[in-house]
Amino acid sequence: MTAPAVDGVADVPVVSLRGVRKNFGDLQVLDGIDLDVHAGEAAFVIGPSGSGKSTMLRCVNSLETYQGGQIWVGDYLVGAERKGDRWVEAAPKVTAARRADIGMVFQRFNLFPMMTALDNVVSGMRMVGGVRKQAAERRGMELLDRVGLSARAGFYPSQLSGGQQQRVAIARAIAANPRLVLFDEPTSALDPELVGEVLDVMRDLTREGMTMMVVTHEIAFALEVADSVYFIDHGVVVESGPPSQVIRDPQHARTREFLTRVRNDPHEEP
Ligand SMILES: Nc1ncnc2c1ncn2[C@@H]1O[C@H](COP(=O)(O)OP(=O)(O)OP(=O)(O)O)[C@@H](O)[C@H]1O
Repeated sequence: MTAPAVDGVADVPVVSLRGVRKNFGDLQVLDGIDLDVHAGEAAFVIGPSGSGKSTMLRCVNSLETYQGGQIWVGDYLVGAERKGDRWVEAAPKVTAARRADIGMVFQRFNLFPMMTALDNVVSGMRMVGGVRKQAAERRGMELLDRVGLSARAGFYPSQLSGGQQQRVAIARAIAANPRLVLFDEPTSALDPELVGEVLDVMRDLTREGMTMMVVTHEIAFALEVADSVYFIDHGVVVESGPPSQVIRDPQHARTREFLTRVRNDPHEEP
C-alpha cells in the first residue's frame, strides 16, 4: 500500500474513500468510489438494489476487504497498519480494535438472543474493555432511556418488537462512544408501523451531531435529516451533494429515474 499523501494534516475527514474498488470474483461491486464524511455529518447513501451500498459500508469497518483505492478512517488506512514508514496488512487485533471504535446497526438487528436488552447494550461497551460492571449498567440504562426503552431493560429480544429491537441495537452501537456509526438499511426489515420509532431515534442522533453513514431506502427521511446524499449505481457515485440538490433537483437521468421509481411504488425494491 502507498503512503498517505495527506498524513498529519489537521481536519481530516472521519471517513474518506478514494477510488475504492471491490469485486466478488468476476462481479465488480465497487468501481472507484470517492466519498468523504466529516465530523458531525450524516451522509446518506441511496441507490438501487445490488448497487454496492452495503458492501461499501462493510468495507469501512473491515467486514469486507477491498481490492483497490484507499479507505481512510481518521488517520488510519483501513486494512493496513503502519510499520516504520511502510503500510503493511493490519493484524487481526488491530482490525478488531478499530472495529470497536465504529458502531454498526444492521438490517436484522443482530442482538444476542440470550441476553437482555440491557446486557446487549452493555456488550457494546465491554468490547472496548476497562468499563466496570456497575458503571457500564448505569450507562446502559441511560442509553436505553435515550431510545425510550428503559422500561424494557430486562426483556429478551424475543420479547421485543422489531422496532424495539432495532432501538436496542442503536443503543448498543453508540455505547462505546464510537467515532462513527454505520447504518445498513436499519428499517428495511421492519413492519411499516414500526419504522417511525427507529427513524425518531436516528433523527435525534443527527441533531446531536453524531457522525453517521446511513444506507437507506427512506428517501423522505434522507431529504429531511441528511447533510449529504450519495446516489450510487453499479458501484459508482453517480451524483452527490446536499439532499436539496440530489433528491429535490437531481442532475443525472439515472438519479431521476431511480427516485421516480421509488416514489411511484414505495413497496418496490428500489
Ligand atoms: N459475500 C458476497 N459474495 C458474493 N457476492 C456478493 C456478496 N455480498 C454482496 N454480493 C453481491 O454484490 C452486489 C452488491 O451487493 P450489496 O449488498 O452491496 O448491494 P446493495 O446496494 O446494498 O443492495 P440492497 O439495497 O439490495 O441491499 C450484489 O450483486 C450482491 O449479490
